[in-house]
Amino acid sequence: MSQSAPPHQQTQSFGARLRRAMDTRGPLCVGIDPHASLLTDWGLNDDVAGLERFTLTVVEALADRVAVLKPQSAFFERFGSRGIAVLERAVEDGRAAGALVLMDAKRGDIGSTMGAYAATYLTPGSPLFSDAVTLSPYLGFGSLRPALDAARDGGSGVFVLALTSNPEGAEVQRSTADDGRSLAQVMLDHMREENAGAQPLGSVGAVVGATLGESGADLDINGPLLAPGIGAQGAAPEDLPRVFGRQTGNVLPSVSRGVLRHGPGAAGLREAAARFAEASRAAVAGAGGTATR
Ligand SMILES: O=c1ccn([C@@H]2O[C@H](COP(=O)(O)O)[C@@H](O)[C@H]2O)c(=O)[nH]1
Repeated sequence: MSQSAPPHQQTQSFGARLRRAMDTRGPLCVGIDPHASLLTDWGLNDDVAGLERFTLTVVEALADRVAVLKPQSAFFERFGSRGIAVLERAVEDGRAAGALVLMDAKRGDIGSTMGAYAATYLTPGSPLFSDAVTLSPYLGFGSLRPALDAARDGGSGVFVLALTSNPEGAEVQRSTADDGRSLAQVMLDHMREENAGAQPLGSVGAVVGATLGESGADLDINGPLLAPGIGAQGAAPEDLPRVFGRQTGNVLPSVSRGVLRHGPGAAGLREAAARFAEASRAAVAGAGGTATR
């Protein structure tokens, strides 16, 4: 007798769902970052109504075509509970229209508090339940255990900061551990262990900035590599092979302002996203296609 999955449970791992989404829709994550300046540029007020209009416009324009939407939680939190309500709607509508939703919240805390974050973002049935969430491992990778377990149990994923796109990140992430590895490499090695044996792709991803130039790190973690920094921060899809080398096929390039500045019309947003997706696909193909182990 076949058993059906319990309500809300994903039947496939996040890594498998992401692989399929990138292959069918193109390797692109579009960030939903409602900066006050963007609201103004779109002719909207910097208030909850403006936030809602901006967010729903992006979701309606893109959720049926891009692989991943990444709401940046900070821009919603600044409006308090009514901003969080808009965020909940973005997650629900985005997922319903077929996009995977990655919550960019960069949570990190002691393990017992991580349990609460896991309940918020990674436990099916929670109002902010997302396909994946960003996490900071710099309280120690082991402190992420409740989130790693919840992601595995719920069929969702996590993206763990390794080498971030901002220049300030290096003073922490490039510093060396007792055994000579960089802290970023220590974290990447933990991620590889978490993803061991996963097919076609693990569900524990790393955040590695597209702005870095040659990363100098071993990025072979058998998991997705979220690459922010394209567009407003100066990187381009053409830079990906130099940063990611043989792992370019597992890269999920991420663009926020580079797409959002083409609103408020749906056509402008769609054309910008399509251009980034096509350029990213070409960069992956030029680097040898999807990475396999
Ligand atoms: O290393 C990192 C990690 C996360 N981000 C986030 O991505 C977007 C980038 O927005 P752009 O407008 O495309 O610059 C933003 O939400 C950051 O918080 C990152 O930039 N770098």
